[in-house]
Amino acid sequence: MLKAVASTCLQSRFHVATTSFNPHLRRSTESNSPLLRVLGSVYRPNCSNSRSPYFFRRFFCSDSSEGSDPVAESGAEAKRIEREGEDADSKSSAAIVPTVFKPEDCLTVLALPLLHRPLFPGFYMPIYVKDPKLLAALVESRKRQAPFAGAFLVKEEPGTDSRIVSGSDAEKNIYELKGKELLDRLHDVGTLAQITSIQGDQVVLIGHRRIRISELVDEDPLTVTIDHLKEKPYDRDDDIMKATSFEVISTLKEVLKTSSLWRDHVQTYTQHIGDFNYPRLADFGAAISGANKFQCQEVIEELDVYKRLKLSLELLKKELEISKIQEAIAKAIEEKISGEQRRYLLNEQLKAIKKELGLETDDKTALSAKFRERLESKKEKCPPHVLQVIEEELTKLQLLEASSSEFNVTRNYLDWLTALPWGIYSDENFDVLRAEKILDEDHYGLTDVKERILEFIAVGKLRGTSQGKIICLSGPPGVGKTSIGRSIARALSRKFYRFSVGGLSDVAEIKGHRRTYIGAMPGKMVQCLKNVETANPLVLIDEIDKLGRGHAGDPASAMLELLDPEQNANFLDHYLDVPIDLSKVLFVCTANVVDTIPSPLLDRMEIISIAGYITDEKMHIARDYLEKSTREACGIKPEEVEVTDAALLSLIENYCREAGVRNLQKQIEKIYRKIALQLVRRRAQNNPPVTEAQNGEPIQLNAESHCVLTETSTGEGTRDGGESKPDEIENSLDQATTSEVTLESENIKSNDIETVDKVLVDMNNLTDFVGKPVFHAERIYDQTPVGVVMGLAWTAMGGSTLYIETTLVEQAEGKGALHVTGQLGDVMKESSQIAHTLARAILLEKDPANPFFANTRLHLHVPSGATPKDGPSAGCTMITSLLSLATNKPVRKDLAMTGEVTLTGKILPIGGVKEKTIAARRGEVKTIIFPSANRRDFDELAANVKEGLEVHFVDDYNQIYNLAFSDNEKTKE
Ligand SMILES: Nc1ncnc2c1ncn2[C@@H]1O[C@H](COP(=O)(O)OP(=O)(O)OP(=O)(O)O)[C@@H](O)[C@H]1O
Repeated sequence: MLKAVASTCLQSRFHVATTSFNPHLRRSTESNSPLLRVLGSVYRPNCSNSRSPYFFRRFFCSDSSEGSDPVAESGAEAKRIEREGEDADSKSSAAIVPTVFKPEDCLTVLALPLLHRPLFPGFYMPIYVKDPKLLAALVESRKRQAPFAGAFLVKEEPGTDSRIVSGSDAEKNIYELKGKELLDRLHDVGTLAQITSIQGDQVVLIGHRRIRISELVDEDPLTVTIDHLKEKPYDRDDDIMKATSFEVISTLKEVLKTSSLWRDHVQTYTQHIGDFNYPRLADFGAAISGANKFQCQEVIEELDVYKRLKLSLELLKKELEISKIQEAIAKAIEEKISGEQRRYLLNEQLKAIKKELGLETDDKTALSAKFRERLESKKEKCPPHVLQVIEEELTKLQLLEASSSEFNVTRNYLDWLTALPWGIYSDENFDVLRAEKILDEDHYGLTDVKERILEFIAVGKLRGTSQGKIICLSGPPGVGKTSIGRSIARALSRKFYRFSVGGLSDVAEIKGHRRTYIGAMPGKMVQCLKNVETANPLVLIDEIDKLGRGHAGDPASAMLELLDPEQNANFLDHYLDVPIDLSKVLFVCTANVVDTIPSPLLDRMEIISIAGYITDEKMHIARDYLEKSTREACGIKPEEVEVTDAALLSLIENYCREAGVRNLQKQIEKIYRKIALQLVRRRAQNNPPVTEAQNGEPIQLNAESHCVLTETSTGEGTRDGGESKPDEIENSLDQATTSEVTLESENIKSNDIETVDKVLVDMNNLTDFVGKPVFHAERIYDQTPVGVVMGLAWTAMGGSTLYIETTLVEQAEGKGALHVTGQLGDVMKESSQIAHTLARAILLEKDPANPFFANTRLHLHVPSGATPKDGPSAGCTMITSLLSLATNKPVRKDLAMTGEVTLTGKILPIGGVKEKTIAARRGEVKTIIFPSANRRDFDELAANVKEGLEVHFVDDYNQIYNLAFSDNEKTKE
């Protein structure tokens, strides 16, 4: 395994080694690593073509007969090797005249100890000669034109294991040995090596033929006589030999396949596959294998060619295994590296994308480019003063340090500045008919509101442009103020943006913070423009009546600057610090009461009040709008449900009596949710075990179910399995309260039946869906008793009826007084005082002998004591109540009144005529008394609101007195 890893490492460095000679690599060529050893063998110092196939040609192309010596066969080539070596070191050493040399003449040679590996014939090997004497002798022998030496592998030091690399100084030790001692440490069989070059202590050898030491000649340097060895004779056509050699070749190929290092060489080899000789093939195989030095020595010593081939094959097979492991290791490492590389690449891409998007905080150029690009489309329409600011800020951005806080401030500022829709307007649609259609589509009734919107559109059409206006929709909750705002935007094809200012007390919310603050933001209006991307949206400002008092500045004044058409053409947001033109924005405000809207604001608004809906209107809204939208939201089909008129009416009158329809919407949603559950349950129960009907009798379910199962299929045959029983079906429809299921055809197959479940909501089961009606104390008395009169009040929630009750506490001679309760406000308390005084005066006038008020202590109470009440409009009701008690006459049945009264008995106008009228209708009042000044308000009411009401308009209290008590001859006993 260690070998495989080392091999992988070296292979990856191969290209470096072959293109430029690396001194470190040179040093390590005698290492134990096989590839390096082989590398060493092909290395030719100072020769640019170090990977020349020359060596292989010599090796495999020889046509020499068995046992022939490649050097002897090719003396010319040997000369060339020598010449190349000489050329190489000609600069450093004296030129050597090449001569033809016969190795067989070489019988006495210097013995070179090889520490790491034997030298194979035909292979190069650089070695380092540390013994100066030996080196000098080698140089000398070259000069004597006998550049040969014997290369012998050093034997293992006794008691050591060559496989363990311990960093021992074996090399040093071997050069310390001399003569016989050294000879004993050398293997007998070695290689006749030609010295091709000597550079310093580096000697490059090329192996020629096998030799054996016969005698010691000289001790220092070690010189020996040698015998030239020849391979044993072999049969070149022997099948076994052939087969073995082919196996060596194919193994070699396999090994080389996995090793790119040797791929070129194997090509050279295969080109000459027919010309090899067996001994050389065996040597080649062993030489390139990763075998250790002793295994290699075994191959060197083997003179039987077949045995040598077998040995070589063994070593190659081992090498193949190592190659496979090497490949696996390489692959694993490659995968790891490629994974890391992938991550690196992705990171780089991410950086590039961030840069492109300008998200890279430190990339100023990208940021500037982003801002400029954003501005490009708006440049022509953008006001020059804004362009100038943007340019200045862009220049500033370039100068700032990316990590500084000011850089971030500038960047955010530019982000806002460039994101606003400078001069971009959506095309307005002034088509009145289309607008009318849209308004009608979305809302029932609200005729005056719609009319006003259409007027606005018409003016816009004639002028060609619509001036920014402030419309204020006021009315109780749930009357559709917000939703009509949305419809107006749709009708005008303007973008819609809504924000609520209820409870808003910080001016910065409207006008933005100064840029210098940390986390500074522009105001709501700038946020709106960025959001809608047009400069003429419809902005709905909700709950303007609930604008906060303000702890930092006055929000009302800020709103004024925002809304006032005179000022908002140059609205200045603190954050943006450049004037914005808001004159094209259409502002629609909503409020529950107009009284609390700051008067400068109110003054600039066009108030459109939505009073609330009467039962009839609610019926329409519920049927045509709320039911429809809720049904769709619940995924229920129209044919699956039926809510009867009576049920709807009951829902409106007994559950949702308030002015708006939000509660009605909630109740309808509640009903539909329950219906959805019933339908789903029923399907789940009906579907798998289908109720059987085999006997052909019509099944009548008259239990509590409200479900109507309608046959829509007339399949034939009988239902599978079992007989139908009416009570079984009843059980399956346990949620229902009445039902009728009629299976008309005999023998109906269950699979062919498609039943449509229909849930019926009527008066009988309404409580199952919405519970018991909420108790409403609106009509406490059927016939009002003496001292009790019904008044009409107006609240933010709409109009309502209220009773004024007066009772006698005690008779106290000359100590007539009035005590009031019912959480009355100051105005109402004063009203009661006025009423007491005036009632006394009227009684005195009508019945001078009656000292009732002078001698009686009275208590006046307004029920719903928990609800605070105020306002002057109950004045006339209070007088009537007091006079009723004083005269002991109940007022006329089904009468309600409202009106402020002065001390002289004059009746002053009141507000909320529509709301009060609607409330009176809800309270089943037949006769209403209003101040004369309110006649116009009443006349303007829709016919359906006024329908069936007897209304009297009065200027003076006497008129009320006559109306209230005229019909009642009957006095209380
Ligand atoms: N005339 C109408 N026709 C159809 N739907 C209506 C009508 N009036 C109100 N609605 C519906 O009643 C619901 C409540 O309306 P919306 O939220 O607009 O009330 P609001 O007046 O803005 O209430 P608040 O003052 O509480 O904000 C909406 O779903 C709206 O569509």
